[in-house]
Formats: sequence, C-alpha cells, structure tokens
Amino acid sequence: MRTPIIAGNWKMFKTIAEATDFAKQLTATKAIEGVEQVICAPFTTLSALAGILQGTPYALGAQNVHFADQGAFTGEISPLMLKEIGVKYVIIGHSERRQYFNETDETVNKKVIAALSHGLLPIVCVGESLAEFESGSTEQVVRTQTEAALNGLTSDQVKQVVIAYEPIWAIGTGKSSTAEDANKTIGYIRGCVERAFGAEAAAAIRIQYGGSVKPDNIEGYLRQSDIDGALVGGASLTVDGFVQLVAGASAARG
Ligand SMILES: O=C[C@H](O)COP(=O)(O)O
Repeated sequence: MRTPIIAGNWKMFKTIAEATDFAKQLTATKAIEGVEQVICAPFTTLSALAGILQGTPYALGAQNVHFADQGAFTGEISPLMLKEIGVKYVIIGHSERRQYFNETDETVNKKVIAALSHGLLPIVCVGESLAEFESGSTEQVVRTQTEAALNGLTSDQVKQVVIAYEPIWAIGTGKSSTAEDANKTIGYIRGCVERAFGAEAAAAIRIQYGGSVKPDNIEGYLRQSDIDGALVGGASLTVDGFVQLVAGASAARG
C-alpha cells in the first residue's frame, strides 16, 4: 500500500517572516496521520523552516536543484547544499521551469540522478500543454517525459521517486482534469514505469496529480486507484488550506 503524499508548492511566494509564521501555525495544529506532508518552499526560507519543522510530521522540499555538487554556476543551488539544510524532497522539471527556464528532459534526468545520489527524493513533474491535450498527445508526452526523467536509474531508485502528473492547462487556471481522466493518465504513466523497470517498481512508485487541486476536489482524486497524492500550488499557501487538503486526502483513504 502506497502512503499518500500531499506536497504544497509555494512557488515564488512567502518571505522568511511569512514562511516562519505559516510553519509555527501548522506545527501548532493537530497532525493528521497516514498522509505524508511536504512543504516545498523558496530557497531563502528553507533554513528557517528546517528549524521549525525538524522532528515534526512535516517534511521540507525545495523547488529546484542543480545537478552538480559545486562549481561556477551563478545563481544555482546544489544537492549538497539542500541536504545540509535538512531538505528531504525536491521538485524537478516543473512545467514553469521547463517553460521559463529552459529545463529540458536531459537536465531533468541529470537532476534526478544527482538528487538521488545525495539522498534527496525527487518529485518529477510531467504533463502536457493545452495544444497537446487537444491533439490527443497526452500519453505520448507523459511517456517521453517519464522515460527521459528516469533514464539510467535502477528499479530500487525508481521506487523512491515521486512523479507529479500536472496537465499544464490545469495549473493555476481553476480548470482541473476530471479525477477519472487524471487516473487514466496516471495509470498509463505507471504502465510506462512497469515496462521500463518492472512490476515491483511500478507498484511502489507514487504518482500525484497536480493542477487546480483544492480542498473541495481533493477527495475525488485520492479515491482513484492510481492517484497517490497531490502537488498543490495556490491552495497550499494558507495553513487552513493546507490542513484541509491533507484532511481531504486522509478522508478519501478512510
Ligand atoms: O506545483 C503545483 C502546480 O503547479 C499546481 O498549481 P495550482 O494548484 O496553483 O494549480
């Protein structure tokens, strides 16, 4: 049985003061069990958050990482640096990074390998654009992205990876995929993992849905057979929203 995982992706929101305030409020609420909970925060807030979240049920995530340990890469952050802070998860290949920062399938793969080699757990984002969705290319797109991201990993490494299926047209738009459609695509991704890495890896890997997930629709996603959680942007920015998302996931798994 795969443990559901709810990850909040704060994107480029929250100062250190705001992040600290959020974490103090969150850790003061009664923790919900049975759901893994992750906050993926801006780099500048990670140290402060690590101090507050250490020893709590809430894991810390980053939103990007470079693939090198160190070097002349101005403005970048290495896996070693994240590990030193106490970061557990790192989002890799979010569509906003693919779209605005030239992230490619090749760099995503290098980052996944680098993260795992340093004990960081990747949350790898895949998903199709609106044009690709409308032309019926969703499966082809997610297969290419998934196979490229996991290229060269062992099946034991694949079991540690989280994939987030995020249709780009559903991100921040309020237009979410139906739970049934998301489950179908996620089932297809799991099939791709099985063909490349075997049944055991496919059964173990967790695959989230992301794209306009809210407290009032999360239960529908988590009730699906192949959806193991959610990567949530906007609705994860308030403590109340985040807690309701986790409560919804917990209720769905009942
Ligand atoms: O990483 C999260 C996704 O981009 C979804 O964002 P959203 O929940 O604001 O649509």
